[in-house]
Amino acid sequence: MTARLLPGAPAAAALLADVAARAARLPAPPRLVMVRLGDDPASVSYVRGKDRQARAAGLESTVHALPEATTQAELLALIAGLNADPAVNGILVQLPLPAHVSEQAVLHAIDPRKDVDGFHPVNVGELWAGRPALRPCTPAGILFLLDHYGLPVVGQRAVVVGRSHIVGRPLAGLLLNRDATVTVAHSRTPDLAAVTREADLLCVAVGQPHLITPGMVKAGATVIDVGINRVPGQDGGKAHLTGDVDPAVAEVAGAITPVPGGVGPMTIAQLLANTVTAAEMQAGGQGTR
Ligand SMILES: Nc1nc(=O)c2c([nH]1)NC[C@@H]1CN(c3ccc(C(=O)N[C@@H](CCC(=O)O)C(=O)O)cc3)C=[N+]21
Repeated sequence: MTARLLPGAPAAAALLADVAARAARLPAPPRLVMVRLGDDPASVSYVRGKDRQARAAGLESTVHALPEATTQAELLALIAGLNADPAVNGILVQLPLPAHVSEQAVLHAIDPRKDVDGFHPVNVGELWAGRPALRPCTPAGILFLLDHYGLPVVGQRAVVVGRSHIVGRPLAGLLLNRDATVTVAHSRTPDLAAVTREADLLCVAVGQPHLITPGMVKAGATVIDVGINRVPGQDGGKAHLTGDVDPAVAEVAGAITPVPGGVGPMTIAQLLANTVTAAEMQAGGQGTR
């Protein structure tokens, strides 16, 4: 048997339709401001994609493309201005930042109510307390995708491989808030295969091409592949993207997300959803669970 494929595009389209409808109910279109430093090609391309999709969903979007040499003080001054500007609903500083800028200092400086990445410690705390707030985009997008395809979460044995602040940790928190039984595995987990084979819902976010092989997956499990690995083409061929999950896992799993075209599109759609949520909160609403 081969697994049901879970493409991100239809789920992202459903989320974006909701984003557009909610945006239209607000007194003014929500405004997202993105900041990036330097010219890392992946960052340039991601920010361009987010900007384009924001406009397509009826949001307003501004990009501050600053030189690599921008100082931390200059960046913090820009953020302070955006925090104080009532016309700005969401702020995203594209990561990674150059080595001379402290990621922690920058993420702590963003007003938690405008923190559409959900990375501010206030929002991290609210997530683990199970209270409504802004949630990190990739984990929240994964939950939306599971719901979109009618895949159960409550009571499932969920294993998250990876403990990053951007994906693994917050995804574990969201799954726990939804009443899954959650295990977080990582690079120091002995006998990883024994742990992953327990999973009804296996989520992998480590950045290692094809780490998860068919023997590590329970028959019929749902597999969420968050890995985006750029692998060079063979014999001068084109580079391509591949996930953390060996494609042969599709012979064992019940359902699996593709890479590219799985979790990635959900991340962007969720960023725009968070921007609308931020605007709603600033107009007196509650945030999301
Ligand atoms: N402050 C901040 N917030 C982020 O959310 C953030 C960030 N910094 N820095 C970098 C990572 C990475 N990220 C992705 C978003 C969409 C795709 C995506 O749409 N990927 C496509 C493929 C895109 C391609 O071809 O490269 C896909 O999976 O189908 C990928 C990666 C957001 N990030």
